Amino acid sequence: MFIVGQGFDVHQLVEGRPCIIGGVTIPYEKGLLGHSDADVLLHAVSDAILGALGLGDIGRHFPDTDPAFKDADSLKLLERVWEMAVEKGYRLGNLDATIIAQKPKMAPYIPQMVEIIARAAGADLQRVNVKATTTEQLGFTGRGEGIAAQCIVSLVSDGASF
Ligand SMILES: Nc1ccn([C@@H]2O[C@H](COP(=O)(O)O)[C@@H](O)[C@H]2O)c(=O)n1
Ligand SMILES: C[C@@]1(CO)OP(=O)(O)OP(=O)(O)OC[C@H]1O
Repeated sequence: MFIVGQGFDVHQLVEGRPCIIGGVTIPYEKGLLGHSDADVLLHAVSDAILGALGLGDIGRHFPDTDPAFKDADSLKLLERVWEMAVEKGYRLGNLDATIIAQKPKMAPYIPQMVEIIARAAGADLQRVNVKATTTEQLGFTGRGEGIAAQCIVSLVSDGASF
């Protein structure tokens, strides 16, 4: 059987923060603001996996009121989320994510993001797809005020139960 989940996240772009997306630190004049490292892509991926599992979202498991997650490495959070999927007997079917950002240009960093996400999910590279789009200068992403990401995931189990 297989189950699906989707995730969506937004973080504000501000000066004085590193721009970490998909586990890659991208050279840029601004970075993403959050309680954690604000890795908007890994948050959307984590939320998609938790959604498929019926386990809520990352805010429930890693509250932004908990000092333990201050400046947390979102890759570590994704690894913990993936452990939950494995504990329930799931492996990755496939994962497709979109980064919505006017700038910076994501294309040069996407292969590295795919590698990082696939490794965290113990999956072959071809099961993971990451892409990027601008919003043609429209809205908060188009004005460069923030970056959004969304993800859909399928998880496969050889067992019959949810
Ligand atoms: N931050 C971004 C946004 C887009 N790309 C790549 O550019 C292509 C064109 O984007 P459009 O929004 O005009 O469709 C797109 O296919 C992406 O590959 C990017 O690298 N970084
Ligand atoms: C990851 C957490 C926890 O540090 O913090 P943020 O970086 O603020 O991210 P967000 O996407 O708002 O939600 C989840 C939070 O609990």
